[in-house]
Amino acid sequence: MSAGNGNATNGDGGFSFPKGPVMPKITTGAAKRGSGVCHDDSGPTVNATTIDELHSLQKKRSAPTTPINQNAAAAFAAVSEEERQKIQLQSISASLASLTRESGPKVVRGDPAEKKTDGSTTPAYAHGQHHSIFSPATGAVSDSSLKFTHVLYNLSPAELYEQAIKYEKGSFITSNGALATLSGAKTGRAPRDKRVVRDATTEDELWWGKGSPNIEMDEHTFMVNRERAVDYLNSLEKVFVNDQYLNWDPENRIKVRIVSARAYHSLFMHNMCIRPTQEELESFGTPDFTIYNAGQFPCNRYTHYMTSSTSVDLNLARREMVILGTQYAGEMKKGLFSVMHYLMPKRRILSLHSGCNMGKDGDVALFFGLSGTGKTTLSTDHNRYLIGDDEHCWTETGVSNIEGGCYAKCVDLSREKEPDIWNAIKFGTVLENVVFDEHTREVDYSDKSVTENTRAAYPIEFIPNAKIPCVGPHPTNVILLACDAFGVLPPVSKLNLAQTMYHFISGYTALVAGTEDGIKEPTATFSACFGAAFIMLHPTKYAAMLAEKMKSQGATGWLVNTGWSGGSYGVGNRIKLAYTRKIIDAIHSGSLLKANYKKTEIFGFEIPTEIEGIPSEILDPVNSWSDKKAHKDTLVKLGGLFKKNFEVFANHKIGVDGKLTEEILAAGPIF
Ligand SMILES: Nc1ncnc2c1ncn2[C@@H]1O[C@H](COP(=O)(O)OP(=O)(O)O)[C@@H](O)[C@H]1O
Ligand SMILES: C=C(OP(=O)(O)O)C(=O)O
Ligand SMILES: [Ca+2]
Ligand SMILES: [Mn+2]
Repeated sequence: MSAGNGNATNGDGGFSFPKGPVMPKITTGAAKRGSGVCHDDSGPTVNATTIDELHSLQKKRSAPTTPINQNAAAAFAAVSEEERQKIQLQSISASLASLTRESGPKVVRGDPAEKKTDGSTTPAYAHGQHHSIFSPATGAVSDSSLKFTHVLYNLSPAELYEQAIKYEKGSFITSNGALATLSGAKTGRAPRDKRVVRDATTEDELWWGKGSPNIEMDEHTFMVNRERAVDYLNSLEKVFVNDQYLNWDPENRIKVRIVSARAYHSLFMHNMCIRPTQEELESFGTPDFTIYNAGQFPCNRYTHYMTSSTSVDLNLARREMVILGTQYAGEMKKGLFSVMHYLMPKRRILSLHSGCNMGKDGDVALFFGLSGTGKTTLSTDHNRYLIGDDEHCWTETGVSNIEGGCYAKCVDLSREKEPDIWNAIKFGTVLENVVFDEHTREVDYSDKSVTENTRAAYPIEFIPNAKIPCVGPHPTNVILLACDAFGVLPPVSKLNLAQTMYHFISGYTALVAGTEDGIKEPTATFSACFGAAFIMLHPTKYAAMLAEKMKSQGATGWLVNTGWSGGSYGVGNRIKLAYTRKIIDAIHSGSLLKANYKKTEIFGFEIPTEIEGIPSEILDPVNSWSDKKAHKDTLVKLGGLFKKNFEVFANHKIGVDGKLTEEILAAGPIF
């Protein structure tokens, strides 16, 4: 209490600083008790007689939440804590049950390494007494039915840190408090290894064939891979289970369960999905969707449809996903996003690969763009409320974030340019594949030794101006981001609706492949709806919904080039982030809408002649290129690439009479 606090004369236990230069006089507890005998000046002794007792004192168990009394959850109100845990275990056991064997491992709660108070490490179940044991089915005795699988259920970040650091190679605490991890051989998604079960329903509903991300697999092969993943997970001493939510719109919330082998994966999803409250968890029930993430355990290449040892398999009918042979955590996040791209349009809700933020006056902006174009960077804006950085839904009433966290790129991250993201990297954040000082554990964000795709995954509330709940009204501005390494797209263009649709369907960006051996040619990427890897239906389905929503809300479309200016990659430079932010500010404030515009050749963009805080000459790329002929040639070349890419969409009708299709086709480059 006040012992050791030199100015403790107030005697109320409150803390106060010693006044003046006088050194505080140390009063010991013993002296205060006035024993008068000076043989022991220590405090009271510890309330334990053994070291185990001492350790058990250290950990306090939080009281269970009071039973929920709402009508819907009335059945739960009567359920005891013990009963609740049993129901939870039964549900997890059902998730992990083998579909081909009568019996499987018994599922028990808790860490197998947890020391019991009697000093043993063998859990009480060895004597058949443990109340948490749940055996899915009885049958012929096999080694698998004699085994126990421990479930580490919805652990806290602190517990997951300990698990990762103790058991997972390459896990360290960095000086900012984040958990640094390695994702192994894969440091990005593997879209070529993604498979979707083609059955009677999905055959008609989904987009298959050229350009589609949906590479088919049959139901049986899915079950083979599912069993492989489940068997692998059950063969482990322990698995991690996360029960969480997707979508902040309460009417369209989805319950997801993620079963994984690594604490890294569990913490990643803890951060990225919406975290249930203790009460919500108690009545969680059966998940709507389950991921089996076997991580490093490969698929069997003799299995039909497998072309590598990595397989990410989606079965919409079973509402399950299986991950084999990759530990890249982004597969889970983006896999669930694919599921939302299927489920939401069925409810006439548009799913969007976009960032989203809101101004003080309630004006909402969407930021579409492929990886690396600036969705996360630009939606994280100190002057606006962050709704989300990557995945959203647009309903009849407004927008909602699908996720509960952000996944920011860390390459060359700086405190000055991106202060909010910098500060979000702290205790609880997962830092993937970054390099740090061996001793100080200070992260070097410029070091790309492991990969260029270094990442930070943090809960959205780590951003100070996050809008919780992450929902907002209808968007005012729809900003399409392209990182144009050719350097011919203007820094900003105002688009009419048909142009917005043309560029949304095109989904263009041009990143530079590699930087090691000097200059590399930029390569154009076209990815329909700025996220072809995740859409499940034909792009025109999403485009038609976007057109309808933008039209009825009177939203304005913009195309912002966050890429090169003054020449292509190698000659020009990437547009300063500070300039792009000024452009975005002018869009948000409404001032850009009132600017003077001129029309560009070939693409027919409306470009502003002036924006406050930006050198006017960069607004029209032709001015910033010293070689005018090279500029024209590059512009024509890019226009040609757009035209060629769009050919496949020319026969698809959008709108009731297909009139919009004509308009959209006419909104592309003309030369
Ligand atoms: N002018 C610019 N506008 C946006 N981002 C820029 C700009 N210049 C450099 N960058 C960098 O480009 C990257 C954009 O990535 P990010 O925001 O994560 O994209 P996304 O979320 O769309 O995948 C960040 O590392 C950011 O610092
Ligand atoms: C995580 C991803 O998203 P982004 O790069 O758009 O942030 C991804 O595409 O794997
Ligand atoms: Ca993305
Ligand atoms: Mn992002």
